[in-house]
Amino acid sequence: MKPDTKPETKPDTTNQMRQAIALLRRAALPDQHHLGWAVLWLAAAALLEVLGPIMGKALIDEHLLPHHLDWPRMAALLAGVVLTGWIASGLRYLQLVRLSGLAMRSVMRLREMVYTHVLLLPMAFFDRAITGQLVSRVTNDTEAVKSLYIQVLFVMLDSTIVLVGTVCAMAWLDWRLMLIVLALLPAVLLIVWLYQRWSAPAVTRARALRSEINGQMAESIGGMSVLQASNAEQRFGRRFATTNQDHYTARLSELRANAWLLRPALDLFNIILLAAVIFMFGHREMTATEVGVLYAFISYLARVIEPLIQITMQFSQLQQSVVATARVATLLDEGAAQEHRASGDAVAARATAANDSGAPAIAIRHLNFAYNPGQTVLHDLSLEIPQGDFVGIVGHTGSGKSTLLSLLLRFYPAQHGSILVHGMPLDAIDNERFRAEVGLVPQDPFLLAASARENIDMGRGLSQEQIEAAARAAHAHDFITALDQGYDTPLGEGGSRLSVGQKQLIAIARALAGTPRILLLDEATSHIDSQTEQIVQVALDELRGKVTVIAIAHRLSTIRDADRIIVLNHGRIAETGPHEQLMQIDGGLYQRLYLLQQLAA
Ligand SMILES: Nc1ncnc2c1ncn2[C@@H]1O[C@H](COP(=O)(O)OP(=O)(O)OP(=O)(O)O)[C@@H](O)[C@H]1O
Repeated sequence: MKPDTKPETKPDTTNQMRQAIALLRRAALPDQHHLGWAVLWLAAAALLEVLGPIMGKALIDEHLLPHHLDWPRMAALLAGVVLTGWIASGLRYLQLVRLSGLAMRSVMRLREMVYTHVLLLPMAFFDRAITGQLVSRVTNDTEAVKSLYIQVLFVMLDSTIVLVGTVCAMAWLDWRLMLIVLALLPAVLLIVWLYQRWSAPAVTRARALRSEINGQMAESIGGMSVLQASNAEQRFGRRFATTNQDHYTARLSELRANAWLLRPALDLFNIILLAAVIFMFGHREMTATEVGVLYAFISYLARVIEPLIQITMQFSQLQQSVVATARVATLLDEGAAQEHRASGDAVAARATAANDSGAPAIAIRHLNFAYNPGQTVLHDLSLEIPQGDFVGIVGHTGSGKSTLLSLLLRFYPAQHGSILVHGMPLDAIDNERFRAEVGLVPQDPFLLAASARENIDMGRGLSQEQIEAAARAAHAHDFITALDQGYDTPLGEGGSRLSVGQKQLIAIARALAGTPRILLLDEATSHIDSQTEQIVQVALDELRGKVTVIAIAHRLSTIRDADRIIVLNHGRIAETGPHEQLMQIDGGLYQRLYLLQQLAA
């Protein structure tokens, strides 16, 4: 999905409509039977509505004009005129309730679909996506789908049924008059077409700008400290005001199209129709029986005009909803990350066999990678990491350390070359097994606004013993138990109740709780003080020989004791070996980095 930074993008309305309808059908599938019943009852309501004027005509023509006062029949006809309208309204209301329920359930399904889909999207997608806009997709756009259901399924359906029923009744009463009414209908289509042409770009633009507003809001809140510290409030305020103003202008032109074209044109059309019918009657020799027909026709005119007004008035909302639904559909079409669904058991068996045969934990062969074509970040990388080793990766900023880690984590597919984990090609391992084998401690520990327990568990359903064991291994147990509710203490948004070091220890506990055989640390000690770093160091030392640890580190003291240190330089391995060996290379990259850090300390 392209980030919506260009609200001006010209919409492909037909395609959007197709996408929207397909999505509506998909989300409403389990409620199909409700749809069938609603159509049936709406047809019954339309039939009743059409019957009313026919009974009125009978009352006038057969009783009132000829003074044929058959009271019981007259009372029955009068009751029919009143009751048919009343029952039709009741039936319609019940169908509205039924379809609203269907709409809400469909929106619920759709939200779940979108959310679970987003969770599976490849990392490359998030490089381009804007958080606020994605959130808007899951909340606002799916909500807009609800109005699409109500409009399409209720107003449109109901109005169409009433329209068809009324036209049939008119034809039965006087087909020539009906033809005159029908002949004027293309004028309505013209009005709707003009309206659409005028308002569609404004509708699309308004929607995109609303998404942009959400995006700016989320971005500003997320980076509030930086924003305030750089005195950027006014600049951001102005940027927001411009977007907001654009949104207002877009909404205004949409409203103008409605107020200046749609409504006046339809009202005029109503008057023309009435005039045409009265004119036709005026030119005829009015017989007694035709008074009833005139009454019925005038009653039916309202029933032709009203559904048409309803249908056309819904177009603005309909367009918005179609655009929103199409955007949700586009997001759902976005390719999910490559599914790795090889049979878990088979892979486990092979992995265990490889393990027994002493295959390296990680073997990388001739790996090349570029985020963007032509800008290679990793060049022909080859290395082997034996099981249980502790390997440090160092290098200057932008040398490709995090990229290498991302490839090991399968966030991006390797473009050339191969990566083997315990002897298995990376993409042949099923997801569940892979995530269990490989743990990650990221640079910025991401904590949920939940308890310490939930943050370590991360929905894996681990037992208290497993959670505690992981916390102990990460040296986090002591400070967690010192919290007022121990493992059940809510940690606040982003773990705001903890220090950065403590958050890092929770992140390590979380990674260890999965008992991974490979642990990846992405500058996990960069934000913590020396004391906490020592605790992490001890925790890592305890894993030695049991877990293969690959740690990216800017602070070289963290990886000084590593079995091997890999020095990256512009995406290539420049040096490799243990600390002492690398320090022997006079003028070597590692030696210079180390000495610089010693000086700085
Ligand atoms: N998502 C991305 N899209 C495009 N280019 C990227 C992306 N992530 C990183 N790069 C580029 O790839 C190169 C290597 O970046 P990487 O983050 O791997 O470096 P690093 O060694 O981890 O740096 P640091 O120590 O600063 O974290 C850089 O030139 C960076 O601009």
